[in-house]
Amino acid sequence: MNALTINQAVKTYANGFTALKGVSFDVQQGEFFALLGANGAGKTTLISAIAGLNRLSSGSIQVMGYDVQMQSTQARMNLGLVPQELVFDPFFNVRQILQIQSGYFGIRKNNDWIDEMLHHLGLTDKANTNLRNLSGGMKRRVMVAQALVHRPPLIILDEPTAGVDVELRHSLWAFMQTLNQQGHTIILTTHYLEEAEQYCGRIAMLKQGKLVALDTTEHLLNAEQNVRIQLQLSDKLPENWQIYCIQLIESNTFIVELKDYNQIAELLGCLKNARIHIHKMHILENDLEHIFLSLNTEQLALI
Ligand SMILES: Nc1ncnc2c1ncn2[C@@H]1O[C@H](COP(=O)(O)OP(=O)(O)OP(=O)(O)O)[C@@H](O)[C@H]1O
Repeated sequence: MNALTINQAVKTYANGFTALKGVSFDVQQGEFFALLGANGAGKTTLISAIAGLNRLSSGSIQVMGYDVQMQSTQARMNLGLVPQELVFDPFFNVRQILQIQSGYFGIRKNNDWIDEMLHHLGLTDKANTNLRNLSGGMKRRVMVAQALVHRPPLIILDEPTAGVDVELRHSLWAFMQTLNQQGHTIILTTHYLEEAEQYCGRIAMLKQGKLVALDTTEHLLNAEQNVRIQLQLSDKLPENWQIYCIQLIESNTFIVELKDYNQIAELLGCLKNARIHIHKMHILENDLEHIFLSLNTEQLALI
């Protein structure tokens, strides 16, 4: 059984705008998975549909085998969602909020797990503090704990590290890794591509409501054959090489994109013949940001 199955998800809002145009993918149990996309790509729309907060126009979604529309209670019990925006109740302290949330899921004695979560999220000394007296970053930690009170097998974090300090980012990822090792499936959206690169085994990219890439992080990073080199020269690039220049950093410093590593020898030979001196040169590693940008600028489809 998959942790998540999305089958031809289409969502047209009341104003006629179609935010999801037939998205399908599965996430296996135990995966650490990233859903990426530029602003407006449809990530939040998809996550809301997974959580049963909005209804798809067509298609279906299952969480741990339960259909989010037909078996909404079971699907909800199996899902922990950390939403993007901060929503909090100013009348309770941290422990009370978590106890109330446990009650929604029918769990009466949850203090051991609550203490463990508070510890992992660096909130132990805030347990008795009222929510309204916590900083934004602290409130976000409470929201993470709230989403996890029922130890859901599938955990979805929508932009969990947006606007949070480095310390929380580290403790949050360490906690998510621990949960993942214990068998929880983790799906996240993030604008920090290096986080997806570092933690996620597989990545889906959405663009204007469509899936444009779905692969292991390793494959995505290796799929790109082009080689980017940053050069600082004593003069301008010879004319016949200027088509390879993709970015001008300053007058004689730029990035060229070559077809493969063998082309480097050709370039070096040409520079030598033209008596152009190389001050600095380094090969740029492929990273998700580069792939993400090329997917979002060109009509490059990997699948
Ligand atoms: N209630 C709504 N009615 C009409 N259009 C909407 C509604 N909610 C979202 N949209 C549109 O659907 C598209 C996808 O929005 P969505 O919030 O899912 O994107 P996103 O990928 O989560 O973006 P972000 O990274 O900015 O959160 C956007 O063009 C948005 O304007």
